[in-house]
Amino acid sequence: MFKVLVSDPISDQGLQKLMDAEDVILDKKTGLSEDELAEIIGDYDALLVRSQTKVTPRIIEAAHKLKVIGRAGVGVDNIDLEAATQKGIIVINAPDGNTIATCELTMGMMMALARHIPQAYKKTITGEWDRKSFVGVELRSKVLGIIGMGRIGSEVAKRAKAFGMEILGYDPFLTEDRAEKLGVTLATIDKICEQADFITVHTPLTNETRNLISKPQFAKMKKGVRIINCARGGIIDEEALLEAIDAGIVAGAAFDVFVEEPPRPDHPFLNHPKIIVTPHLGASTIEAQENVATDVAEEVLHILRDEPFKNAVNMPPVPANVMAKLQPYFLLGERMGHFLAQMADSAAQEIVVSFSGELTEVDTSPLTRYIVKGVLSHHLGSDVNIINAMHMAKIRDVNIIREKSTASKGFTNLITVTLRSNGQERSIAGTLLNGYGPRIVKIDQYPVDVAPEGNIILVSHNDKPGIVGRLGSVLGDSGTNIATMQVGRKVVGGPAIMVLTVDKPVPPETMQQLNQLPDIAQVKEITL
Ligand SMILES: NC(=O)C1=CN([C@@H]2O[C@H](COP(=O)(O)OP(=O)(O)OC[C@H]3O[C@@H](n4cnc5c(N)ncnc54)[C@H](O)[C@@H]3O)[C@@H](O)[C@H]2O)C=CC1
Ligand SMILES: O=C(O)CCC(=O)C(=O)O
Repeated sequence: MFKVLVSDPISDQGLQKLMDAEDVILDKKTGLSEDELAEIIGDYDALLVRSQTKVTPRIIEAAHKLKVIGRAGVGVDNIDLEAATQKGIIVINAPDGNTIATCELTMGMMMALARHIPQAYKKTITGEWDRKSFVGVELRSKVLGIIGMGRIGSEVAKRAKAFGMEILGYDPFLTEDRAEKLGVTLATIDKICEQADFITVHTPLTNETRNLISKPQFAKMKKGVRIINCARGGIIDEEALLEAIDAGIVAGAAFDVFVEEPPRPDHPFLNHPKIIVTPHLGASTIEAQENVATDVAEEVLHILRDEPFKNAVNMPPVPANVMAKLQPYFLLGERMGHFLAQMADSAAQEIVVSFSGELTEVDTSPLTRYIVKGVLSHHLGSDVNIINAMHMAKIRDVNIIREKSTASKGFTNLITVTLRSNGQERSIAGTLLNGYGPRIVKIDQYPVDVAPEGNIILVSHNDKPGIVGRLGSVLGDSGTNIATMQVGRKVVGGPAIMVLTVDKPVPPETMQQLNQLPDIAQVKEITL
């Protein structure tokens, strides 16, 4: 049974799949302090959060079983990604489900700012009929600067076009082509500051975007500009904004997000006549909450059940077409790594992974993770997974070399893995045979054909008559049944290998006996 903890309010309808799953026990415990969460997190396989729960290094440290943290939303700045990655915990988000909700709040903020709706409402309900103080501006023909043209920024651009606005967009990934399709003029932040009547930010909060709009940017802005932040507190410098309002540069601002949430009661934005505030409501629509909860619940189930998943934040994204090509090789890659680690006499210092045939057509780094995981898991067990495999290798000074090779040896695809340690070098090659599945086709320099599964005995010996018989009788005496056997050699009478598959693990004393047989250099048991 998998134990899943939901520690923030997340839509029940969205969580239905998890609640219905027979292999899941779902606990909802919201409003926990860090101490309380640290105390119970060790029992859980998955944690689902919105933005309130802060998943700190301390929580991650205490999360002994945790396999996945699911964020029902986009921003993952409440989760310590580095700590999660190092611990091998997958962090996923639900990037698409709240785009429209946040975009629509942004449009609402823009209109509220242009027409002073919240301020006018506040006065009108006191019984005062004040029309003079609330003369607004139209959006039509105004210049809107959008910083961050991802999902939300692009949707804002489409809607602002419908209002007759002229749009300037800045995003390091915004191409001329896409800008043209969206009806947006590519601009720098400086140009946006100089020309825009409204500026809205839609970037994540990163070291680069913290205080992206600060004193120097406000100093360049047009008098009367209006500022919107429905992205993250801290992208717009709060103090610099107040100064720009006082200096008469900024006519109004609308903030859904704050550096500290909730803001302290004496935060200068609260009750400021020119600042509209909402309590981080961007994603708070029924539709968005259902969308993000459904998306994240499905993904968490996939991860718990070891099924393919997407939207991992702490793994580089893999395009669907590349994933489709690589996925069938994951099991082969991991088993090859595990096979090789058991062949070697000591832990790996260098792993060279070489791909040939059709595998050279795609980026094989995701497959490399599986191979490295396979190698390292021999010594590190379940502490290593595809999320932290490269990190685990790095902190142990294991050098990973990935290369393409033109020598596919007649196979449509071929993976060769070489492991170097303490002056020893061992290698295997594997392929995926149509209709037969994964196969090891070469061990060191010897051609073989072995399915990488079950119990395998690898014998290095001298090619002499009688060896097979002696080995067979020791195994027979111990009640070990040989399922398949292959012998490989380069020259008659020279060094050779034997690969046997057996029906069950070989008792340790039998392994000892095998290793003492004449003309046998080494017998290793490989369990996959
Ligand atoms: N108020 C709320 O409730 C919500 C807030 N958000 C916030 O909105 C942000 C954007 O969400 P999406 O559009 O879905 O994300 P996205 O990932 O689709 O778009 C973000 C864009 O920002 C761009 N960017 C990154 N650094 C930049 C920089 N220095 N200058 C300009 N552009 C930069 C990226 O290239 C990307 O295109 C999220 O990161 C999240 O923090 C998201 C949903 C709800
Ligand atoms: O969960 C929420 O309501 C916050 C949404 C948000 O900020 C995000 O998805 O990045």
